[in-house]
Amino acid sequence: MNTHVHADHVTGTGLIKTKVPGVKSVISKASGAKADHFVDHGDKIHFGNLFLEVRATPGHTSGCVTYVTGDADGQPSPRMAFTGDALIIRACGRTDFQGGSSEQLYQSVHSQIFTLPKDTLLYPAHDYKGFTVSTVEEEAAYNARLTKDKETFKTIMNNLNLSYPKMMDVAVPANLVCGIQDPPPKI
Ligand SMILES: N[C@@H](CCC(=O)N[C@@H](CSS)C(=O)NCC(=O)O)C(=O)O
Repeated sequence: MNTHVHADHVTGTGLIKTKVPGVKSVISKASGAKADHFVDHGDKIHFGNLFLEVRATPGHTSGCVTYVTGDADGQPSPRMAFTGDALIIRACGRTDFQGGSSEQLYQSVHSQIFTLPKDTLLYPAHDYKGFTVSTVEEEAAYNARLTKDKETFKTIMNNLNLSYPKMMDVAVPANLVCGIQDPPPKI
């Protein structure tokens, strides 16, 4: 299940599909990418006794989603949220290219992530400082960007001065798009 697609990533889904027959790739419809299965905000992906709820969290890209473990009986407690690049521990995804919007990202995190129960475990896609997991309570208190008011957040995001991602312009074969590679690569 992919949280988003970005030009500097070559998704691992294609490789997993070659190793585990029957695996289906998932991504949001809003991502514009190709996959076996497309999801929208509010959808639930069931597996075994569990499910993940899809929450649209655009802003890093317009198609970003966060996957949240369900709140029904039998679901793990505390809940877990896989935030992709929307929320990074003590930070967040950049908003300066490919459909990024700091205004949208602020709204996404505050309405879809910070409203989850405060003990919800947060697992982002990236970490640059050695962290692996946080909680809603910690990020709502200590996130260096997202605890600010919206205008301050936008100013911070406009002045990150991050370097251009190294892999951004690496050519990706046209037939490799979000886990659909036809024919499959030889491993
Ligand atoms: N130096 C890295 C790129 C780092 C980077 O831009 N990371 C992105 C997520 S991947 S698009 C990001 O949103 N970072 C936010 C931040 O505050 O660092 C490289 O060259 O690959």
